[in-house]
Amino acid sequence: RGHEFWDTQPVPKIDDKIVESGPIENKTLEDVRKEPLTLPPAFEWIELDCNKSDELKEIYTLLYENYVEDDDNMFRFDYSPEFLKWALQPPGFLKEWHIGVRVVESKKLVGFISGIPATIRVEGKPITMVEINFLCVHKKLREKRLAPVLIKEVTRRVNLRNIWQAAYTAGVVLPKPVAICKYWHRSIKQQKLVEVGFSALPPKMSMASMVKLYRINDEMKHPLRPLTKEDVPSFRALLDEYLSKYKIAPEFATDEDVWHWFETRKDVITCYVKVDETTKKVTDAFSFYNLPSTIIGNAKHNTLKAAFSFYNVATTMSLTELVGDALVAAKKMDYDVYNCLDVFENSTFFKDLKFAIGDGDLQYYLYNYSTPTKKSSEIGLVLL
Ligand SMILES: COc1cccc(CC(=N)NC(=O)c2cccnc2OC2CCNCC2)c1
Repeated sequence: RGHEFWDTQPVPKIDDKIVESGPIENKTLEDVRKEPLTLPPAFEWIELDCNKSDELKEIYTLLYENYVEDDDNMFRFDYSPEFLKWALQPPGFLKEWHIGVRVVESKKLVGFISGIPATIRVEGKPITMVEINFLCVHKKLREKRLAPVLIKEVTRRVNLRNIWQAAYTAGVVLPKPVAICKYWHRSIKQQKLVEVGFSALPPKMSMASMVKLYRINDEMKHPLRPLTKEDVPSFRALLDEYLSKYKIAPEFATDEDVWHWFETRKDVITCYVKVDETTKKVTDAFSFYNLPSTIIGNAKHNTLKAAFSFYNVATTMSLTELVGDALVAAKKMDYDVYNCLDVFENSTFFKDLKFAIGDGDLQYYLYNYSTPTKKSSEIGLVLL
């Protein structure tokens, strides 16, 4: 089956050879449909208010039961309510971009899609975009063409705000990936990972020797500590300088943006920095976010505790030593595994830090913006 929906969208065709960068179509506000897309009669549009704990909980439950699973359907992402509030309410967020589909009769939430504002630099050019995430249709309503309607509706609402580009990721191949990334993981609780089927015990290796192989120190090599508000100005300068060398990367425009994304929030986001004693400036930083997964149908364990690498900058030490300290922090916080993509210069530490490759790809996409395909190592953007 072709891409019935995607072939109608301003995205490159899957086999396009792209040579220069720029918008694919240029529409104006007059071209944008003024009324919401038409849903099948049994359904209605709804805006979710993340400041209302019951509505936040509805998003949580829909994703908990129906969101992304691994290729073998052994794990399903379990984003927490407080994580979702953090992810959906950065500075400048709009509630109208937290879009749900309810059953008119029962009021049950059966679909969701979100957009948040972001400035993404593409080959050095800052573009006002939205990051699209958490597209989810209830398992019982799949194959009813609801996802294309959700995508069209969030596009319409974003266009009405005069924004014409978007960034998103997916585990599936659609027209047309701007980068195809591999994911890697580093075992922390090796025994549990084997018990739940996340890892396999190599033949002829005892569990004891495998546990020993993956042992992590209890103390960091460097004096890193949680980011404070006073660190933000120098951390923002360090981040923007570092990210500007990537072909696709966010621009954290204000200190408020940086504080939102990197203030340590328990069970959501962890950011540790090294500060130069004399200049009081941040010189190095690691960060990772908390994204557990439900373990589907395991007698002994219900949840896989996973840390996902976020943004890391090393200037007074190697990236390998920095991420090595991130592993120490993750171990201390009781994580089972540390995940990352082969973006940034991450592939330089996989071997030394004993990462193993995952069994899938994560594709990066831009909407209404064509640009030559990027290597993973040219990507400096991490979506939640
Ligand atoms: C182990 O539990 C899983 C539960 C659901 C899906 C997957 C495989 C997978 N699809 N992993 C990733 O997409 C992934 C692997 C490494 C780093 N970030 C990732 O995805 C992030 C970024 C995109 N949005 C989801 C979280 C694994």
